[in-house]
Amino acid sequence: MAGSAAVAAPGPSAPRRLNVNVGVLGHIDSGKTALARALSTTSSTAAFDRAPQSRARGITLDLGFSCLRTPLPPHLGPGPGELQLTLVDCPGHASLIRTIIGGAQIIDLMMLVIDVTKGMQTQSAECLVIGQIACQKMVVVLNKIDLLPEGKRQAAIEKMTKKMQKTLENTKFQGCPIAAVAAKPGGPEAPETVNPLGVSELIEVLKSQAYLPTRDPTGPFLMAIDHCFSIKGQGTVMTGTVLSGSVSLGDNVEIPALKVTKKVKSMQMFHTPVTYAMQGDRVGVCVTQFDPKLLERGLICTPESLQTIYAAVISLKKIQYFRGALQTKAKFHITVGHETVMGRVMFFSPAPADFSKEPLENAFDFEKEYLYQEEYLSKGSKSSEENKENDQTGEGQLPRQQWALLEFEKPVTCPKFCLVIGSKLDTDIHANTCRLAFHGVLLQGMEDKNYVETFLPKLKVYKLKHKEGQVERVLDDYSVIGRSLFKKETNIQIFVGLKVKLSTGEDGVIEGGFGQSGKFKIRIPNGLKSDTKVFLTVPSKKKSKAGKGDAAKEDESSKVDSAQPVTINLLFKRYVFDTQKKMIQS
Ligand SMILES: Nc1nc2c(ncn2[C@@H]2O[C@H](COP(=O)(O)OP(=O)(O)OP(=O)(O)O)[C@@H](O)[C@H]2O)c(=O)[nH]1
Ligand SMILES: [Mg+2]
Repeated sequence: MAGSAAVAAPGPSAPRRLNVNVGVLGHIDSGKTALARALSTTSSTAAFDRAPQSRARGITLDLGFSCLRTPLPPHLGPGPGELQLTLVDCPGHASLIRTIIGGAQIIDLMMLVIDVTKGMQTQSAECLVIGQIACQKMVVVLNKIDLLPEGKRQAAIEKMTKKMQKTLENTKFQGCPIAAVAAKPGGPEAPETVNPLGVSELIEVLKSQAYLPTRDPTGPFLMAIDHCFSIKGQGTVMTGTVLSGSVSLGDNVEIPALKVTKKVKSMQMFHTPVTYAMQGDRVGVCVTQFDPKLLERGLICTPESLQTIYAAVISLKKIQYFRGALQTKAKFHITVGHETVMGRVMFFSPAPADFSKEPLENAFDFEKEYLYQEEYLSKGSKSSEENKENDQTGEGQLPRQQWALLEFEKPVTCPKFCLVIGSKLDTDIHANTCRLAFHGVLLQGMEDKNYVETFLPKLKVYKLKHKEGQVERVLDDYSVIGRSLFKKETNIQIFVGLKVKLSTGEDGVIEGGFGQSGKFKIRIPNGLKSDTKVFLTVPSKKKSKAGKGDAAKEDESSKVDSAQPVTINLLFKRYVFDTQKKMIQS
């Protein structure tokens, strides 16, 4: 998360200046760009819908940056000062969700723009999900109130406000402010002179919601660049938000996407030269001999502080609005920090003994063992139902933390512990469904291309295997012959020495094959119980009695025989990444 409220390094008497990044998110055509335009008094270096394709299609294709300045509200500190709200206008089109996720990661306060005549729409819901993952605070803006008939306007706004409050009830934005505006009354054809409605009230709401997030200058420097241009005689300026750490004049910064490193020649905040900037600051960084055309958006950082990874272990949570199951081996679009790639997932949970352990934040314990899951465990997932059966408490308790191994189709460059979002972007965008499937934190990246050999064997994820067979007959007091545990072609030799348990309670050890048809001999070190022996010899008695024509007895004993054969249970663990596929019993 970015913390981008920024106090420009002031001189002793300089007024305090604070920057807060405000995201403008919502469904396509809800009026985000119109709203950003109405809100901003000063346009920043990046304009609205700059791309020619964007203007031609009337939709926003990229993040737009603009800003407005107002006096510093009292809750942000004493004395005269200035609050700069940097508006980050996100696109609304479903296909641009990657850009929206990137935008959301640099904002402090989110505006969710809703077309008041339509209410929540598919991408409004997706934006709400992204906001819950990446943003601290939100303001809902009901736009286009000019389209409501004047006599019924107030009632309609109140109705929609109630509806939105209900929608937000179970989110972290419960009770957030809801404002009603018309950013562009009359729509596209209306003359520019028509004044927007409710915008000055909205500015007051934004001011009241602005806050100073925690700012931490430690750790590597990372900055999200949103604009890059050259100034004659000076060099190339990259503007953006410092996401972590700090930067000083003369520092080397790396542009990882281009694999080049440049020295910081000068810096500016609020049009004022500075020598230092830290997490949360909005700053322009000037370097020399760098063609601005090479970088439009992207990251710059302390040299070699980012990792380029082929796979990762993340801790994750399912997004509750995602309808499908999260299955191991499925492919997702995976946004790692500011990049999106295709990747395959494998889910795993704590081993049963650790199920209710306290979640570990920002760390992964390679000493621990983990249980492989075919599917992320959630209420109603197939494996959680199975889990319920095995669970002594019978409650089908869900673990407090779950993880996934991600294997990317191509390597991604990202900071440590960055945000990860998995989505199914190939879903039909007209299907009214949430495409965002899970979110989490990157705990361990694998930078080695050969991670399958070098790294994965360290990951102790195991499958519990259960095989079941039947006792065919008793050999003597200390051994029985079993069947149906192995296929005929199985090499029983590799199972020799493994422990089994009979359904009658005895422990046994597999001693070896018996005959040619997959049968095998089990030694019972403590001997068979007398009950078991009786039980296992009933069928032969049955035969002799049947021979005497005792029909009633035959019936009874064959019932016993077919209802409860003595079963043999073989349980062992196998580590998913053990190349030798060893079977392990405790
Ligand atoms: N009547 C009316 N029309 C509006 C208002 N605000 C925006 N519009 C119109 O709605 C259409 C969409 O506005 P934009 O601001 O481009 O919407 P957007 O949310 O930025 O769209 P994308 O960025 O493509 O998702 C345009 O034709 C606007 O003129 C409003 O308050 N009233
Ligand atoms: Mg727009």
